[in-house]
Amino acid sequence: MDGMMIEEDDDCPELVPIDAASGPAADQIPVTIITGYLGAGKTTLLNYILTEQHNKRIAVILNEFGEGSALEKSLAVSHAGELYEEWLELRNGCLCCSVKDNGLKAIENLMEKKGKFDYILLETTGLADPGAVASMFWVDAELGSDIYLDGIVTVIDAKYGLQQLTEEKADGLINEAARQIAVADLTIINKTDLVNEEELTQIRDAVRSINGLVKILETQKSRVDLSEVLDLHSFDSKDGANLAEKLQLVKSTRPHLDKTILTVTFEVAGDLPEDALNVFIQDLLWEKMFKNKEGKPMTVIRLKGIVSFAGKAHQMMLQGVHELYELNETPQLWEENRRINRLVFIGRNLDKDILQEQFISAVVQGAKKN
Ligand SMILES: Nc1nc2c(ncn2[C@@H]2O[C@H](COP(=O)(O)OP(=O)(O)OP(=O)(O)O)[C@@H](O)[C@H]2O)c(=O)[nH]1
Repeated sequence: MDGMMIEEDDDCPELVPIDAASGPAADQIPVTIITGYLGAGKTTLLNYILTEQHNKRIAVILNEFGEGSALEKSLAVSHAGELYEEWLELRNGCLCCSVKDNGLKAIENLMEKKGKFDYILLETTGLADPGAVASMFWVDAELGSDIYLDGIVTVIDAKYGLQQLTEEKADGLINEAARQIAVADLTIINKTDLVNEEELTQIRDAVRSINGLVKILETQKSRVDLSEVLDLHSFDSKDGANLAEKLQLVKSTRPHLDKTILTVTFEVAGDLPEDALNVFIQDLLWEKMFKNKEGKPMTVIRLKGIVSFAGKAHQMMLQGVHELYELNETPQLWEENRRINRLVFIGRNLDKDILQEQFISAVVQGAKKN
């Protein structure tokens, strides 16, 4: 079955199976989530985008948690004790709004201005779990037809990033800075002016050890080439061919600073039975059934893969954030006799050997038994 799988839960909003089309519909607007630890440079990045000339009509939703810039403050209008959202049109064609909550309401409100913008950037608070925000786009039936999630961008402080990543958390609690890197499609290591080459290498290695898939940019004052940040198509299968190539280059990582979050990848040749694959993923994501050598449950934050199903000429793309995942057909065809399934898991307490063994016995061999 193509489309989204989600754990049944009373708290869930109305669910719709996501269409298994290879890419978003032409009139859907991409949304990029901008996240990053407190003070990393998210607002600087968004202000830069809002004031640069780039011929793009971008709607930016600023999160006003934290100190906030002058621009942010000027936008937050208090109205009878409540904050009401006001969209401002800026000189370079951008729209801007400042919000207190997770921004979903602002997006709904923004949709009334459809036609005035082509892209949405949503900043989350420094302590938010961007995966949770991303998941909301996946399951919100109403928004799902208007917008699609293009990617998650995490801004990292070159100077304090390492310290933030190594902050000890009480047992069982996840390091937020590490989680934001784990879930990212792109990381921007910002404030490179404040570190030397050696420190920069350390933070780069730390990022890479958590997320073996993520692209890394390095900036001062969050000055990026917009084309490297927008239109990543991280969650749809439009770039299926790209993903297959990219996954080939990913390597499993070793525990580095945050000992609990890392990347595990492996490949298995041949066709996979779809049902067994679904059961395996659900056991992993929902039931947290697999444990590492210390008996700690493996928790996946991000999941990506290219898999092969019997009788399907096209490659299938597997995507997951936290407990949500989807399997979609890509436009990419398998070459004759060269069907290689590649899976990448980013998460906590992952043990490559155990995960691979479980995968082979449940999905590959399990199928042969039936
Ligand atoms: N030296 C230096 N300072 C920077 C750079 N980029 C941003 N800053 C400064 O760092 C501070 C924090 O930047 P913000 O963009 O507000 O960070 P943020 O991630 O939005 O912060 P919160 O909203 O509090 O989560 C500001 O004073 C910026 O001027 C940089 O590349 N180098």
